[in-house]
Amino acid sequence: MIRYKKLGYVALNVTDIEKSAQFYEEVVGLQLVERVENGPVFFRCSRDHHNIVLYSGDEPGLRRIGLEVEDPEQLDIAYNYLKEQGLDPIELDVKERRELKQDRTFRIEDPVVGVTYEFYSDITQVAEEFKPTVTNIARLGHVVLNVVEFDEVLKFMTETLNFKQSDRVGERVVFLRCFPNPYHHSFAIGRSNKNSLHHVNFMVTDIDDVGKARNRLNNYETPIVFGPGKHDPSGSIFLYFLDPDEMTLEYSFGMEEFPEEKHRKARLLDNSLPIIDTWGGRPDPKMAKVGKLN
Ligand SMILES: CC(C)c1ccc(C(=O)O)c(O)c1O
Ligand SMILES: [Fe+2]
Repeated sequence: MIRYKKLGYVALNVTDIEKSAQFYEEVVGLQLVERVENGPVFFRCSRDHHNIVLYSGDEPGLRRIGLEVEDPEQLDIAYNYLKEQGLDPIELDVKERRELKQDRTFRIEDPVVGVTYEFYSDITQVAEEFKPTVTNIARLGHVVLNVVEFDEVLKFMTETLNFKQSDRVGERVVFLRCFPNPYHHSFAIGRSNKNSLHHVNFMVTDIDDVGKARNRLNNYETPIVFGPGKHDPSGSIFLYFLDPDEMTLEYSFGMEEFPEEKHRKARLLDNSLPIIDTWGGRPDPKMAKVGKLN
Protein backbone atom coordinates (compact mmCIF):
# COMPACT_ATOMS: atom_id res chain seq x y z
CA MET A 1 0.00 0.00 0.00
CA ILE A 2 1.10 3.58 -0.61
CA ARG A 3 3.23 5.21 2.12
CA TYR A 4 3.16 8.99 2.24
CA LYS A 5 5.67 11.51 3.56
CA LYS A 6 3.04 14.28 3.63
CA LEU A 7 0.41 16.34 1.91
CA GLY A 8 2.92 18.17 -0.29
CA TYR A 9 1.00 20.95 -1.96
CA VAL A 10 -2.37 22.28 -3.02
CA ALA A 11 -2.95 23.92 -6.40
CA LEU A 12 -5.83 26.39 -6.55
CA ASN A 13 -7.58 28.17 -9.38
CA VAL A 14 -8.11 31.85 -8.60
CA THR A 15 -9.95 34.46 -10.68
CA ASP A 16 -7.52 37.36 -10.13
CA ILE A 17 -4.04 35.89 -9.82
CA GLU A 18 -2.36 39.21 -9.04
CA LYS A 19 -4.79 40.00 -6.24
CA SER A 20 -4.61 36.47 -4.84
CA ALA A 21 -0.82 36.27 -5.12
CA GLN A 22 -0.53 39.45 -3.09
CA PHE A 23 -3.00 38.08 -0.53
CA TYR A 24 -1.31 34.69 -0.12
CA GLU A 25 2.04 36.42 0.34
CA GLU A 26 1.16 39.48 2.43
CA VAL A 27 -1.92 38.38 4.36
CA VAL A 28 -1.56 34.60 4.65
CA GLY A 29 2.24 34.82 5.04
CA LEU A 30 3.49 32.38 2.40
CA GLN A 31 6.85 32.95 0.75
CA LEU A 32 6.74 33.75 -2.98
CA VAL A 33 9.05 31.38 -4.84
CA GLU A 34 8.40 31.88 -8.53
CA ARG A 35 6.01 33.51 -10.98
CA VAL A 36 5.76 31.81 -14.36
CA GLU A 37 4.84 34.34 -17.07
CA ASN A 38 1.22 33.71 -18.04
CA GLY A 39 1.38 30.70 -15.73
CA PRO A 40 1.27 29.58 -12.12
CA VAL A 41 2.60 31.37 -9.05
CA PHE A 42 4.50 29.17 -6.59
CA PHE A 43 4.56 29.73 -2.82
CA ARG A 44 6.20 27.86 -0.01
CA CYS A 45 6.01 27.47 3.77
CA SER A 46 8.84 24.92 3.93
CA ARG A 47 12.07 24.13 2.02
CA ASP A 48 9.94 22.64 -0.75
CA HIS A 49 9.82 24.62 -4.02
CA HIS A 50 6.08 24.91 -3.47
CA ASN A 51 3.34 24.12 -1.00
CA ILE A 52 0.66 26.31 -2.58
CA VAL A 53 0.39 26.95 -6.35
CA LEU A 54 -2.03 29.50 -7.81
CA TYR A 55 -3.33 29.26 -11.37
CA SER A 56 -5.59 31.71 -13.19
CA GLY A 57 -9.04 30.21 -13.58
CA ASP A 58 -12.54 31.29 -14.60
CA GLU A 59 -13.90 29.81 -11.38
CA PRO A 60 -12.18 29.61 -7.96
CA GLY A 61 -11.51 26.11 -6.73
CA LEU A 62 -9.24 23.15 -6.15
CA ARG A 63 -7.05 22.35 -9.17
CA ARG A 64 -5.10 19.42 -7.73
CA ILE A 65 -3.59 17.92 -4.62
CA GLY A 66 0.10 17.05 -4.47
CA LEU A 67 1.00 13.98 -2.39
CA GLU A 68 4.64 13.38 -1.48
CA VAL A 69 5.37 9.70 -0.97
CA GLU A 70 8.27 8.44 1.12
CA ASP A 71 10.82 7.72 -1.63
CA PRO A 72 11.22 6.74 -5.32
CA GLU A 73 10.61 3.07 -4.48
CA GLN A 74 7.30 3.97 -2.85
CA LEU A 75 6.48 6.05 -5.91
CA ASP A 76 7.02 3.00 -8.07
CA ILE A 77 4.85 0.91 -5.77
CA ALA A 78 2.15 3.59 -5.89
CA TYR A 79 2.26 3.76 -9.69
CA ASN A 80 1.96 0.01 -10.15
CA TYR A 81 -0.76 -0.28 -7.49
CA LEU A 82 -2.86 2.55 -8.91
CA LYS A 83 -2.44 1.10 -12.41
CA GLU A 84 -3.64 -2.30 -11.14
CA GLN A 85 -6.63 -0.50 -9.62
CA GLY A 86 -7.48 0.75 -13.12
CA LEU A 87 -6.82 4.42 -12.27
CA ASP A 88 -4.58 5.00 -15.32
CA PRO A 89 -1.78 7.04 -13.71
CA ILE A 90 -0.43 9.61 -16.21
CA GLU A 91 3.28 10.41 -16.04
CA LEU A 92 4.13 14.10 -16.38
CA ASP A 93 6.45 15.01 -19.23
CA VAL A 94 9.85 16.65 -18.73
CA LYS A 95 8.48 20.13 -19.54
CA GLU A 96 5.83 20.04 -16.79
CA ARG A 97 8.17 18.36 -14.29
CA ARG A 98 10.72 21.08 -14.99
CA GLU A 99 8.08 23.76 -14.28
CA LEU A 100 7.08 21.97 -11.08
CA LYS A 101 10.72 21.34 -10.08
CA GLN A 102 9.75 17.77 -9.30
CA ASP A 103 11.36 14.51 -10.40
CA ARG A 104 9.17 11.64 -11.53
CA THR A 105 5.52 12.70 -11.08
CA PHE A 106 2.23 11.18 -12.11
CA ARG A 107 -1.45 12.02 -11.67
CA ILE A 108 -4.73 10.20 -11.28
CA GLU A 109 -8.31 11.37 -11.08
CA ASP A 110 -10.44 10.07 -8.28
CA PRO A 111 -13.18 8.03 -9.99
CA VAL A 112 -15.96 9.44 -7.78
CA VAL A 113 -15.55 13.23 -7.74
CA GLY A 114 -12.77 13.74 -10.29
CA VAL A 115 -10.26 15.39 -7.95
CA THR A 116 -6.76 15.26 -9.43
CA TYR A 117 -4.19 13.67 -7.14
CA GLU A 118 -0.53 14.06 -8.04
CA PHE A 119 2.17 11.74 -6.70
CA TYR A 120 5.87 12.49 -6.42
CA SER A 121 8.76 11.69 -4.10
CA ASP A 122 11.31 14.40 -4.94
CA ILE A 123 10.66 18.13 -5.12
CA THR A 124 13.43 20.73 -5.36
CA GLN A 125 14.51 21.92 -1.92
CA VAL A 126 15.14 25.66 -1.67
CA ALA A 127 18.51 26.45 -0.10
CA GLU A 128 17.14 28.84 2.51
CA GLU A 129 14.71 27.81 5.24
CA PHE A 130 11.17 29.21 4.97
CA LYS A 131 11.25 32.70 6.53
CA PRO A 132 7.93 33.34 8.33
CA THR A 133 6.63 36.91 8.02
CA VAL A 134 3.17 37.79 9.34
CA THR A 135 2.43 34.29 10.66
CA ASN A 136 4.68 31.46 11.81
CA ILE A 137 3.34 28.88 9.41
CA ALA A 138 4.71 25.45 10.36
CA ARG A 139 3.34 23.54 7.36
CA LEU A 140 0.51 23.09 4.92
CA GLY A 141 -1.91 21.22 7.19
CA HIS A 142 -4.93 19.73 5.47
CA VAL A 143 -7.53 19.90 2.75
CA VAL A 144 -11.23 19.33 3.47
CA LEU A 145 -13.64 18.44 0.68
CA ASN A 146 -17.43 18.56 0.65
CA VAL A 147 -18.65 15.51 -1.28
CA VAL A 148 -22.04 14.16 -2.28
CA GLU A 149 -21.06 10.50 -2.66
CA PHE A 150 -19.51 10.46 0.80
CA ASP A 151 -19.33 6.69 1.29
CA GLU A 152 -17.82 6.12 -2.15
CA VAL A 153 -15.18 8.84 -1.65
CA LEU A 154 -14.37 7.47 1.81
CA LYS A 155 -13.96 3.99 0.31
CA PHE A 156 -11.64 5.34 -2.39
CA MET A 157 -9.55 7.36 0.08
CA THR A 158 -9.15 4.52 2.57
CA GLU A 159 -9.04 1.43 0.38
CA THR A 160 -7.26 2.84 -2.66
CA LEU A 161 -5.23 5.81 -1.42
CA ASN A 162 -4.42 4.14 1.93
CA PHE A 163 -5.55 7.08 4.05
CA LYS A 164 -6.42 6.06 7.63
CA GLN A 165 -9.43 7.24 9.58
CA SER A 166 -8.54 9.18 12.73
CA ASP A 167 -12.03 10.24 13.83
CA ARG A 168 -15.48 10.86 12.49
CA VAL A 169 -18.17 13.32 13.49
CA GLY A 170 -21.44 11.41 13.26
CA GLU A 171 -21.98 10.37 9.66
CA ARG A 172 -21.04 13.84 8.43
CA VAL A 173 -17.26 14.29 8.62
CA VAL A 174 -14.36 11.84 8.52
CA PHE A 175 -10.79 12.88 9.33
CA LEU A 176 -8.03 11.03 7.49
CA ARG A 177 -4.26 10.64 7.85
CA CYS A 178 -2.11 10.09 4.79
CA PHE A 179 -0.43 7.09 6.40
CA PRO A 180 2.11 6.96 7.97
CA ASN A 181 2.19 10.76 8.27
CA PRO A 182 1.31 11.25 11.96
CA TYR A 183 -0.97 14.30 11.90
CA HIS A 184 -4.59 13.72 12.94
CA HIS A 185 -5.71 14.69 9.49
CA SER A 186 -4.19 15.81 6.23
CA PHE A 187 -7.61 15.29 4.67
CA ALA A 188 -11.22 15.35 5.74
CA ILE A 189 -14.43 14.83 3.82
CA GLY A 190 -17.80 16.27 4.70
CA ARG A 191 -21.16 14.89 3.56
CA SER A 192 -22.79 17.51 1.37
CA ASN A 193 -25.36 18.12 -1.36
CA LYS A 194 -22.63 19.58 -3.57
CA ASN A 195 -19.05 18.63 -4.37
CA SER A 196 -16.87 21.59 -3.37
CA LEU A 197 -13.69 22.64 -1.63
CA HIS A 198 -14.41 23.14 2.08
CA HIS A 199 -11.08 24.67 3.12
CA VAL A 200 -7.30 24.57 3.05
CA ASN A 201 -5.46 24.61 6.37
CA PHE A 202 -2.10 25.99 7.46
CA MET A 203 -0.71 24.81 10.79
CA VAL A 204 1.06 27.52 12.80
CA THR A 205 3.77 27.16 15.42
CA ASP A 206 2.29 29.25 18.24
CA ILE A 207 -1.12 30.03 19.71
CA ASP A 208 -0.19 33.72 19.42
CA ASP A 209 -0.19 33.26 15.64
CA VAL A 210 -3.93 32.59 15.82
CA GLY A 211 -4.63 35.50 18.11
CA LYS A 212 -2.50 37.93 16.11
CA ALA A 213 -4.04 36.70 12.84
CA ARG A 214 -7.50 37.58 14.10
CA ASN A 215 -6.49 41.23 14.53
CA ARG A 216 -4.34 41.37 11.38
CA LEU A 217 -7.13 39.94 9.23
CA ASN A 218 -9.56 42.45 10.70
CA ASN A 219 -7.11 45.25 9.85
CA TYR A 220 -6.91 43.93 6.27
CA GLU A 221 -10.72 43.77 6.25
CA THR A 222 -10.37 40.05 5.46
CA PRO A 223 -13.60 38.25 6.42
CA ILE A 224 -13.15 35.94 9.42
CA VAL A 225 -15.81 33.24 9.12
CA PHE A 226 -15.25 31.07 12.21
CA GLY A 227 -13.18 31.31 15.37
CA PRO A 228 -10.97 31.75 17.19
CA GLY A 229 -12.21 28.47 18.60
CA LYS A 230 -11.08 25.00 19.59
CA HIS A 231 -11.75 21.81 17.64
CA ASP A 232 -12.52 18.74 19.71
CA PRO A 233 -11.39 16.12 17.16
CA SER A 234 -7.77 17.24 16.69
CA GLY A 235 -7.56 19.51 19.73
CA SER A 236 -6.42 22.42 17.58
CA ILE A 237 -7.12 26.10 18.13
CA PHE A 238 -8.50 27.48 14.87
CA LEU A 239 -9.39 30.54 12.83
CA TYR A 240 -11.08 30.46 9.42
CA PHE A 241 -11.02 33.32 6.94
CA LEU A 242 -11.75 33.98 3.27
CA ASP A 243 -9.32 34.56 0.43
CA PRO A 244 -10.06 37.11 -2.33
CA ASP A 245 -12.29 34.58 -4.14
CA GLU A 246 -14.04 33.80 -0.83
CA MET A 247 -12.46 30.35 -0.67
CA THR A 248 -11.98 29.34 2.97
CA LEU A 249 -8.56 29.09 4.61
CA GLU A 250 -7.76 28.02 8.16
CA TYR A 251 -4.93 28.64 10.57
CA SER A 252 -4.70 26.07 13.34
CA PHE A 253 -2.39 25.59 16.29
CA GLY A 254 -1.71 22.16 17.72
CA MET A 255 -2.86 18.82 16.35
CA GLU A 256 -2.89 15.31 17.78
CA GLU A 257 -0.27 13.04 16.25
CA PHE A 258 -0.63 9.29 15.69
CA PRO A 259 2.27 6.83 15.92
CA GLU A 260 2.57 4.45 12.97
CA GLU A 261 1.82 1.48 15.22
CA LYS A 262 -0.19 0.90 18.40
CA HIS A 263 -2.15 4.16 17.79
CA ARG A 264 -5.56 4.76 19.26
CA LYS A 265 -8.64 3.71 17.31
CA ALA A 266 -10.79 6.20 15.41
CA ARG A 267 -13.57 7.65 17.56
CA LEU A 268 -17.18 8.29 16.60
CA LEU A 269 -17.78 11.80 17.94
CA ASP A 270 -21.14 13.42 18.43
CA ASN A 271 -22.39 15.41 15.45
CA SER A 272 -22.84 18.65 17.34
CA LEU A 273 -21.45 22.19 17.22
CA PRO A 274 -19.59 21.85 20.58
CA ILE A 275 -17.48 19.11 18.94
CA ILE A 276 -16.55 21.46 16.11
CA ASP A 277 -15.93 24.36 18.51
CA THR A 278 -15.67 23.51 22.21
CA TRP A 279 -15.62 27.27 22.86
CA GLY A 280 -19.21 27.53 21.69
CA GLY A 281 -18.78 29.49 18.45
CA ARG A 282 -20.66 28.96 15.22
CA PRO A 283 -19.52 29.44 11.62
CA ASP A 284 -20.54 32.34 9.41
CA PRO A 285 -22.81 31.22 6.53
CA LYS A 286 -20.07 32.30 4.10
CA MET A 287 -17.69 29.64 5.42
CA ALA A 288 -16.79 26.86 2.96
CA LYS A 289 -19.21 28.05 0.29
CA VAL A 290 -16.77 28.76 -2.58
CA GLY A 291 -14.44 26.35 -4.32
CA LYS A 292 -15.11 24.13 -7.34
CA LEU A 293 -13.61 20.65 -7.26
CA ASN A 294 -11.49 19.90 -10.37
C1 LIG B 1 -15.31 22.29 10.63
C2 LIG B 1 -14.27 21.42 10.02
C3 LIG B 1 -14.77 20.29 9.17
C4 LIG B 1 -13.24 20.94 11.01
C5 LIG B 1 -13.57 20.21 12.16
C6 LIG B 1 -12.55 19.78 13.02
C7 LIG B 1 -11.21 20.05 12.74
C8 LIG B 1 -10.13 19.60 13.67
O1 LIG B 1 -10.47 18.86 14.61
O2 LIG B 1 -8.96 20.00 13.43
C9 LIG B 1 -10.88 20.79 11.59
O3 LIG B 1 -9.59 21.10 11.25
C10 LIG B 1 -11.90 21.23 10.73
O4 LIG B 1 -11.57 21.96 9.64
FE1 LIG C 1 -9.59 22.27 9.26
